[in-house]
Amino acid sequence: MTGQKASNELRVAIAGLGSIGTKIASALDQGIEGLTLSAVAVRNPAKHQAFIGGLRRPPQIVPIEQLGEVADIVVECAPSSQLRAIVEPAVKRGKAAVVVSVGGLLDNFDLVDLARANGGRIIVPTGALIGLDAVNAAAIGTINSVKMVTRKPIDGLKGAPFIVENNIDIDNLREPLKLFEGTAREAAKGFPANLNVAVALSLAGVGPDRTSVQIWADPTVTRNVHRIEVEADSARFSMSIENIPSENPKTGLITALSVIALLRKQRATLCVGT
Ligand SMILES: NC(=O)C1=CN([C@@H]2O[C@H](COP(=O)(O)OP(=O)(O)OC[C@H]3O[C@@H](n4cnc5c(N)ncnc54)[C@H](O)[C@@H]3O)[C@@H](O)[C@H]2O)C=CC1
Ligand SMILES: O=C([O-])CC(=O)C(=O)O
Repeated sequence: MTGQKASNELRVAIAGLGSIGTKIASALDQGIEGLTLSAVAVRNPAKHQAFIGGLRRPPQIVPIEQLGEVADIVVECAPSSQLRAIVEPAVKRGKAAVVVSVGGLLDNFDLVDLARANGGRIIVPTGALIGLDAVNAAAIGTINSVKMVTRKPIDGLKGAPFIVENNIDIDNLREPLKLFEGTAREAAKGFPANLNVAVALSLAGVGPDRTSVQIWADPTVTRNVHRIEVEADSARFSMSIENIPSENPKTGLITALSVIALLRKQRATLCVGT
């Protein structure tokens, strides 16, 4: 019955039950006003059997490309390589896709046109960042500059293509090392699993080619630290967030909570924040 629409509840499906996906699934299972968890897509169903079976109302397991058939909102929380396979069929059916692997969106931006043509939506949560409400608001006026500085512990950066391709040894660092300085678009290519936040910031503000990003490997921090600075004709603001890493050291704990907050807003009577 989980795939069928009961009353006017919005059905939510989740692609990827990793650090972010499991938390969202648990929150939906515990109850979010007006929403039900209808389906999940996983790479290895046996691995997730205990978790899914332990939910009060276990969702059906379907292939990723079928999530849009059994849900109104598809939440993408898989590696960015799977983004297109998840989002394309959903938005083609006029459904909403919540995208956390937002870095992957830049190489698949035609999905936005596809969504527009079919009445679908692509929704990017604030995720591990802060202040996208203010950036959105400032972008209604004129933003002159957006800068972001990220500092991550070594474990949060290991394996990033930029580090591997440039043969940078970060394992033996004793002090902070600036790894990268460039645009959000370049950051997303070099650090696809570490810098989704830079792309989210760019899409909220002045775009991926005008958003400046610095990335530091910092053995002195234990949290993923992001600081943004915005200069606009309406306001100047700077904000920073220090994220506690989840069981996936690249991913801050607050990311899943940001998606849960976004889902709560879909049917909430009282909505606060833009
Ligand atoms: N927007 C933001 O602020 C943030 C975004 N992220 C991004 O969110 C995404 C998910 O992050 P985590 O949950 O930490 O990753 P994770 O590695 O813990 O989980 C990903 C899950 O996707 C599953 N998966 C892989 N291929 C699949 C397939 N074909 N079908 C179904 N499932 C599949 C994996 O088995 C794994 O369980 C990543 O792309 C990450 O870079 C992470 C942190 C912040
Ligand atoms: O969790 C964080 O601090 C940010 C992150 O991994 C990302 O943007 O992908």
